[in-house]
Amino acid sequence: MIRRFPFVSRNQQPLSARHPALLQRWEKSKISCALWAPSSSVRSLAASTIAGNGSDDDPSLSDNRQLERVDVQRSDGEVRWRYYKGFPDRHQELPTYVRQLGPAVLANPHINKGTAFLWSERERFHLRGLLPARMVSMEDQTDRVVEEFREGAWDKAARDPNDEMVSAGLTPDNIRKWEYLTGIQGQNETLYYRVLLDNFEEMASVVYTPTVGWACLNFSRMFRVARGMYFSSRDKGHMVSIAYNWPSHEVDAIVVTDGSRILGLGDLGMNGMGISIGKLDLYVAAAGFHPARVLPCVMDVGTNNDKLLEDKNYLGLSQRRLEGEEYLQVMDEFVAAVKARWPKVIIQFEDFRTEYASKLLERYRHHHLCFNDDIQGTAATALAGIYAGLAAMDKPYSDIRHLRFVVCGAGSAGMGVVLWLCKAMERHGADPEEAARNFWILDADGLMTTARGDSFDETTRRFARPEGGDGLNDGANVEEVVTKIRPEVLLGLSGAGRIWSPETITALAEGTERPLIFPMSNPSHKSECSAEDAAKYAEGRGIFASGSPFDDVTYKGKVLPSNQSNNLYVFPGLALGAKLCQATLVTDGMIMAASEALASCNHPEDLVKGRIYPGLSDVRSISARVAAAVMRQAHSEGIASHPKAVAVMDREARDDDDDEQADGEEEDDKKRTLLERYILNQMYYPAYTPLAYVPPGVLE
Ligand SMILES: NC(=O)C1=CN([C@@H]2O[C@H](COP(=O)(O)OP(=O)(O)OC[C@H]3O[C@@H](n4cnc5c(N)ncnc54)[C@H](O)[C@@H]3O)[C@@H](O)[C@H]2O)C=CC1
Ligand SMILES: CC(=O)C(=O)O
Ligand SMILES: [Mg+2]
Repeated sequence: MIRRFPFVSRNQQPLSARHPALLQRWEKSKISCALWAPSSSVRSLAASTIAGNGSDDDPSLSDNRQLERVDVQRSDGEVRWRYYKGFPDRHQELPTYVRQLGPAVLANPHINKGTAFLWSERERFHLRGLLPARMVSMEDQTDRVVEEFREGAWDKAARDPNDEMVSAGLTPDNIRKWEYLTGIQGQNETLYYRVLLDNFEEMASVVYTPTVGWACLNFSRMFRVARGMYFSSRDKGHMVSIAYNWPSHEVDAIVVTDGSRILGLGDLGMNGMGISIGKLDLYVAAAGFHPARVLPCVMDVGTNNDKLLEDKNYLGLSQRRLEGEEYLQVMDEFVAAVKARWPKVIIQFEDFRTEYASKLLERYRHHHLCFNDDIQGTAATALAGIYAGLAAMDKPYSDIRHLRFVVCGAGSAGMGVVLWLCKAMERHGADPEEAARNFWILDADGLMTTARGDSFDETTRRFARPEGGDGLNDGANVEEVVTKIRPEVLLGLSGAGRIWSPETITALAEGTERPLIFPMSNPSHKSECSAEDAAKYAEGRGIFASGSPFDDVTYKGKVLPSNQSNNLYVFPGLALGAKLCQATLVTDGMIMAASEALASCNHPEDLVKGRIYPGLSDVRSISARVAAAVMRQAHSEGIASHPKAVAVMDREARDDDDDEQADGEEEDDKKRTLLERYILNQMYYPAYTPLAYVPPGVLE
């Protein structure tokens, strides 16, 4: 039973003192009122009144507010009472004139309290889900502001030898740029997205990896304007109604993370919200989703990161992660809630730790429109890079079945890529056993062999190498494996940083003319090797593709391209294609189509130079190509249902798209298929629209 004492306010008088009758009524009715214990005199009066009325019961709280116990002294004994930590000294009653609800309250500077909104206020003003779960006091808020005022985040990072990203090379200037762009995004989304679209190649590394990694690490500290929705395990049983707190009736895409494995940075809990925001920025800029129709989400089920649990600025739930059935139930409720409100929404699962990533994907992919970016998006991207690498060597895609791969990392991303490459080999005629024999997979304990017995899960078992085979035992390190096997491809999805020594890269290059070197871990300092090292130790012969961007390298006077093998090439187009044709599911066929479409985006003259992923300056064309392939595949599988999109695809299939190309069209446009032009036309373009009638001619 919650006991909240009806003290009031403005003249610092307890209501009970002036209106004993009211107090009695309250006692009888058990009406809940806001507790206020603003000053010691009032607190002691409260205490005596409570005690006097025989109410010195320990007011146990059935809700989950973070309270701090306060001992209130009375002359004849001690009475315990509780009040909110940091509750303001001068109580301001909830302004009854407030008629706004939800985001309007957060956007109203007169009444906004941000993370200091009490649970009851969040409930009453429809704010649940719009703020991180942790309630902080105004004192904590002011401390954070003053800290930030005295020492800006990027300034501090620059000086902090313990800031892992800055010490690994992320420049404070990038952080400044991130803060600046985020500020614009909070004020004017049209401007923000125009700037991002027009300068995508330059700015992707700021709003996305690597800088977004830093933004996630510091998300709570930098928290200013709430974006997206914050579901937490505390919301169990209420998620559908909380979904209705979001102002938009139309949401096309959701990116959700539980923050358990953000890039290669580990468990960042609620701070993982930064990655959902960053990914959806790319949905808008790269694929033309409307910014008002995308929804970044975090599912806060706690964190196992001790540093965060001890951090007073951390805004997520200060508890260890939910596990097992309890966790799955919360995720089920989240999916059901967002699907109930937005039945056609596509859900992208992002940065879930391996333990749950595939489990969740299997749980939902057969019934809901969803995909896992780290498993499926990464796999499609890596395969496209391998195909393009073969093309760069003037070899057919079918040669993939003759390539040998050493892969560091057996998590959801690593195994997702391996399974996908196997699938591609099977498409080109290899049988599953033969395909699996092309892989040597290492995890944190080194080469995985049959010596590990039953410790493998279903997926990895078939890839365990025979113990002692090729002269390699279980646990062999990457250098030994590469030296013995001499593979054509070295892939890294370990998140372990620079684990490929010069000797490893040299051994790789000794075995093959053009080694494919793919250190795909993020952010930059988690990459298994740098572009410079790859160039130097492979003597400029390798084709390099990393997860986060590296500058091109000049080696002996020759410019070697540094490709970026990142799922950003796939997820925007994949989601766009699925949305535009209103597919019911995301199938393997659609993902394979995305891979092949991406590989086809390269120009032959770039391939020759070793540029195996297309430049990002015209990222929308890439997304349109990927989306078109995804739509055609969905249509061929009979799961595309949008009438207009289906009509365009049917028309395209009848091969009568010539008449669509008007004279004087851009040269680029002529090269596009009818469906690609249709897709580009559907994209949101960030430009100001008149908000009031302007008579013709007046504007000038
Ligand atoms: N480029 C891209 O588009 C993408 C990159 N990634 C990156 O892949 C990395 C891994 O992601 P997950 O699989 O989800 O993580 P995870 O933590 O589940 O898996 C990491 C795997 O690497 C292994 N590992 C750790 N240290 C190792 C070492 N020294 N040598 C060999 N293996 C080692 C672990 O045993 C585990 O199997 C992250 O850094 C992430 O940023 C993930 C998705 C997309
Ligand atoms: C790129 C990405 O999704 C990751 O590193 O997790
Ligand atoms: Mg990811």
